[in-house]
Amino acid sequence: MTAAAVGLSHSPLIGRNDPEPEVLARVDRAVAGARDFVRDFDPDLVVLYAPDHYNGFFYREMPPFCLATEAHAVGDFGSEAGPLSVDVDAAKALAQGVLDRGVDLTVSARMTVDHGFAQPLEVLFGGIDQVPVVPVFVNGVATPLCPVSRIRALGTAVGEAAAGLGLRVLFVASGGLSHDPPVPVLEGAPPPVADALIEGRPPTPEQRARGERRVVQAGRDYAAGSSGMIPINPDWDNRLLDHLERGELTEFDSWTVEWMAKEGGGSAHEVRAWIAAFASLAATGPYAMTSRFYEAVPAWIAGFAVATAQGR
Ligand SMILES: O=C(O)CCc1cccc(O)c1O
Ligand SMILES: [Fe+2]
Repeated sequence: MTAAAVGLSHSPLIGRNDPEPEVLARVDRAVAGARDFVRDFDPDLVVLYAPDHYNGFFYREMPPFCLATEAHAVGDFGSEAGPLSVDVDAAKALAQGVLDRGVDLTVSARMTVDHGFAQPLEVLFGGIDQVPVVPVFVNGVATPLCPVSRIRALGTAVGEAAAGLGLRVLFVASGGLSHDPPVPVLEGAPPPVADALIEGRPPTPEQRARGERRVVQAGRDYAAGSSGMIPINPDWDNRLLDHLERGELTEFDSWTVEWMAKEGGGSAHEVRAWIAAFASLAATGPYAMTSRFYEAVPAWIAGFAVATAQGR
């Protein structure tokens, strides 16, 4: 089988709260490189690992990860709304393959997703309905979180199952790396906030606009250094990328939730998507990282990374 992977940070603030033009130019070059890589690889199927930001998954029941056989994007922060072009047959085959390998996968027959899924599809493929995709939600914010070893097991099982499909499969990771955006936390939340996080009633347009303004302001504060948020941690981010580049994926098994949050902020757990995607690629055979870009972009509240990897 032929397989490849792309890791791509996302941020809802791209285009709304941009950094200096030189930073933007460097990021644009890296993203263009990933786009070329994807075009050259020409996948039959994309397996997309991404988190959610309380648009699709809530505490009424919060799985550690979930594979979709149908998915709809909400269109938050100006991202594309509507159905994703899910490859239903591939999704079902992967779900069964993962369960057969002893990983207790949750399956959604109608997943709601946000910019975490929509943005990489728009950036890499020009839209959310342009390529056959299997969306896999990986919880990256809502504690309690499972051990990272289980995310690696998920990625491995998906990769092994994908190898049986006889397709050119691209594993894409959306998110991370270190960042500490103002995502609400259930523990200690005032009752209306807790209720919203549990119930998941769709916000009114006014509520959504207010939440989005809050995140944009947080990006301005983060860039100005005037916030209580945990700073972006380039050393930690590059350590993660080093392990991914060297194929040292078992290293992540010792990364604890508490340590990751301390080093990389409350949303650093989004790197779980990266660990899953690279574990999937590794499960198909040896790989080489073919490009690697990193830049801390406080205006986007993102330790922003772009990496490509190719099975050998
Ligand atoms: O709360 C939200 O909907 C978005 C939060 C958010 C902000 C900046 C970078 C991110 O990666 C992120 O997830
Ligand atoms: Fe995110």
